[in-house]
This record gives sequence, C-alpha cells and structure tokens, in this order.
Amino acid sequence: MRQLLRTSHVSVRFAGLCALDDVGLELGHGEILGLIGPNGAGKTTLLNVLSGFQRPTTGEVELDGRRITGWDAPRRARAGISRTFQDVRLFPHMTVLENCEAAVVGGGGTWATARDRANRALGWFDLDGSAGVLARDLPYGVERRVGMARALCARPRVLLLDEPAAGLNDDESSAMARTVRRIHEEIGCGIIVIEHDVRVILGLCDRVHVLDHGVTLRVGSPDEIRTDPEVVSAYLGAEAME
Ligand SMILES: Nc1ncnc2c1ncn2[C@@H]1O[C@H](COP(=O)(O)OP(=O)(O)OP(=O)(O)O)[C@@H](O)[C@H]1O
Repeated sequence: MRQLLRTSHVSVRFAGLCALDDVGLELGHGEILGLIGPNGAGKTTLLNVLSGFQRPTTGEVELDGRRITGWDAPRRARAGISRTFQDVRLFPHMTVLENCEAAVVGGGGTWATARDRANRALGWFDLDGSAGVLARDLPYGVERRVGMARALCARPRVLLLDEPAAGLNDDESSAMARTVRRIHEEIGCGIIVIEHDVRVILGLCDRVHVLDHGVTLRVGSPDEIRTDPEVVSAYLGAEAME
C-alpha cells in the first residue's frame, strides 16, 4: 500500500487529559479507512490533527511523505486535505450553491471553475433542486449532504468525513454510504470516515482503525475487526458478529 497520509507517534494532551497517546495512523492512496471507537476515544481529535485544526503535543503528520505537522488548516486544504464537521458549519446567509463555490474560490480556484465544480458536486448528492436555498433554511439531513458536497468541490486528495451518517435513519445511512463509495470511484481520493454506525463502516471501508481511550486498539480489515474479541468487547458488542 502506497501511503498518502500518516501520523506517527501522535499524542494530544488537553491539560491533564490525554486525548491521543502515541497514535500511528496510515491511509493509502485510494483507500477508504474507517475510524471507530467509543465516545471520547479521540476520533475527532485525530481528524483535527490530520486537517490542521489541532496541533499535536508530540508526533508528526505526513502527506505523501512530506512533513506537514506545522502547516495550518488553510495550507493543508490547499494541499488537498478536505474535511467535513459534525456540526457542518455552512455560511448561513449564503445559498447552497454559493457555499460550494466559496470552497473552490477560497482554495484559489476561479469563479468559473467554482460554478462548474459546485454544480457537479450538488448533482452527486441529489441537491440540484436546493442550489438556490439559503443554508440557514436547510433541514438537518440536507445540510449534512451540502457539507459533503462542499468538501468535494475542492477535488481533494484526502477527504476526512466526521460522522456523515449522524442523525440519519437506516435507509438514509445506506444511501450515504453508497454515495461515498460512488464518489470514491469517481475521484479516487483517499477517505477517512468516522462513523458510529458499525454496519456502515464495515460495509464501506477497506480497513478499519479502532481507537479506545486515545490509543490504537486494533487496525485490520472489516472481517478481522468484526471478529476481534477485544474490539467486540470494547466497542462493537455482540450484534456486529451476527
Ligand atoms: N478542546 C478540548 N479541550 C479539552 N478536552 C477536549 C477537547 N477536545 C476533546 N477533548 C476531550 O478529548 C477526548 C477525546 O475527544 P474526541 O472528541 O476526540 O472523541 P471522539 O472519539 O471523537 O468522541 P465522540 O464519538 O463522542 O465524538 C474526550 O475526553 C474529550 O472530552
């Protein structure tokens, strides 16, 4: 596996709390990697470290073999690392289309490119009919899809998805997973996805990285993770083995 993004020996401490402890994560070119673990395991903190929103206390981050640990979030975005947020964070007074265009222009693209990419990304998420709607008027499920469309407008090399199926029902979650898979086939970017819905993760990902209390519990294929006794007892419970 050719490495696209990796962390080595990453630790993050918040005052007395160790949110991440010596974590090494690897994402290959064109790979979909699931990041799972119980509440407070450190998943979002690790995504923040990868996207430049959180400086690690110790450790390094590399993109394509280049050390990017000191780079801030805008610089990483320009280098091709795009992300979504649990709370989406759209510009509320701008339309769906303008939110997507802003992501392209903010990354240095022209308005013409921005319009083209935004329209394409909205099409991937069946959002063509919502292009002119103000972001503040969107229902939650639609808002999340716009967040993903916006992240994809930048044509990222790495896409970091923080709980894309949160708050969605089973059918919507399955549809979301199918969309992620389709986009992955079309763009070929590496994807890291945090998700609590284990069925979505195990069905979608090439490999899964399991965190527990800030440390790596296991890394393996969906089948290895599904049947690993330690992962099952720490996180999955019996239902994932069915
Ligand atoms: N800015 C911060 N200041 C202090 N503590 C923090 C901060 N961010 C996260 N933490 C703590 O670090 C630990 C890891 O949090 P994190 O949000 O990364 O976990 P998570 O696995 O994403 O959890 P969840 O599944 O609930 O979203 C938690 O104990 C959390 O309270």
